Amino acid sequence: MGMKNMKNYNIPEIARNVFWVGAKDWNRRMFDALIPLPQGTSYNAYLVKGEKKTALIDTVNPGFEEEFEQKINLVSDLEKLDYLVMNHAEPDHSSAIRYIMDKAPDSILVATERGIKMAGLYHELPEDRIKVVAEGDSIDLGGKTLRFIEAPWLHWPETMFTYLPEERVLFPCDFFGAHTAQGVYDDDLEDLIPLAKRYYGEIMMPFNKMGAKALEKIKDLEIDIIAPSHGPIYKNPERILEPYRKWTAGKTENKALVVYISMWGSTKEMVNAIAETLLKEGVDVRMYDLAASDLGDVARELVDSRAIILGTPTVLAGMHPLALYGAYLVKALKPPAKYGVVLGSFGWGGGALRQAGDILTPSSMEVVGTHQVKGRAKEEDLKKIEEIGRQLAQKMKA
Ligand SMILES: Cc1cc2nc3c(=O)[nH]c(=O)nc-3n(C[C@H](O)[C@H](O)[C@H](O)COP(=O)(O)O)c2cc1C
Repeated sequence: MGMKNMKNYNIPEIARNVFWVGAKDWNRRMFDALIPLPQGTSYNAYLVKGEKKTALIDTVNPGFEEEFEQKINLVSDLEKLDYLVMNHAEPDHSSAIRYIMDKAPDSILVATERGIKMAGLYHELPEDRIKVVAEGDSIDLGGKTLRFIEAPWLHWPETMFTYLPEERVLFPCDFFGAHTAQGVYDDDLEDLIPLAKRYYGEIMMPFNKMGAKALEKIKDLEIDIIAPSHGPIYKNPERILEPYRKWTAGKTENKALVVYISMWGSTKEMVNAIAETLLKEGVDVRMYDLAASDLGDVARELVDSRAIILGTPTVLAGMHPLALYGAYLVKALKPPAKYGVVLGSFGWGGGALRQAGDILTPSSMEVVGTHQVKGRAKEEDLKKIEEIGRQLAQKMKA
């Protein structure tokens, strides 16, 4: 096999003859050049050994190919691999396709038509070694069957799930994922669901409806294990299915998310005034200064906040650039929030509120109130903001 320096690796057998052969990226701190990763991430790939054939489900991020190869060889023989199933074409799961298929000369790439097209944009695929599968197709490995479930737009157009009925394992790729390198199984992490929620907000929330469809499709499957492509493996599937049902349905809590920027404290005073009012009215408030916050936390709160309050001063006749960034992200992530409020301070001509309005409309959010002040808020301004806060709290309760 020409194996050099065979290392010692933990390769958990997650079900009978099903092995996790992925990689842990303990210290990665950024994903997609956008999303902070407080706990790193993992690229999960799985080897399924049937009595006759062996299949690999997904691959790993660039830089982990050798480790991946060694892990496969510790439990099997890569050279004799029969199938490489690609659930998703994003490079963190598909970039090692060529590497693997070069080492496994008889292996066949298994993906949907859309998957092949998408992967072809990024990788040179061996054209004569491709098997296109569609909804309901399956591959028999001998005592183990891989059944394919098309689950598009989670979060790229080509995504699919693979199901192994004999062991009742679902391989949903990014769906049900969480960015963390910590833990192997869901029981290992007490903070797993908040991490999964953060991931959901960042990656899946814009596709809520497709997520709900996918849940509907798998609702009658018998599932003992959910083995996603990032983060721990669920031995307790209900632990993630239950929140996913709520998140995909866009079910919100009596919770207001306040995101703001303030250079000299005037806007901060305004958002504090509404936050205190909302708290008094029994609304749960989550407050983030965009200059000092992790966007993943904001994304997590967006998943089930009923209201969003944006605070921004005017800078050069528009919003503060960080508030602009925040507002753009809020719009792009399509959170289920029903109500919005915009507050801000300006020094002379203003412009931030107008720009916030342009960015946030059209959106499904009802703007309950806006208020801007020249300089610092006066007593009457604070009264007005409290009034907006009370109105908002009333609407949120209804
Ligand atoms: C770099 C910079 C650019 C600004 N540009 C504008 C502007 O174009 N129009 C305006 O009305 N005020 C402008 N201002 C004034 C601020 O909007 C004003 O000081 C406001 O009260 C700041 O609110 P804050 O205390 O929440 O940061 C600018 C201030 C700074 C520091």
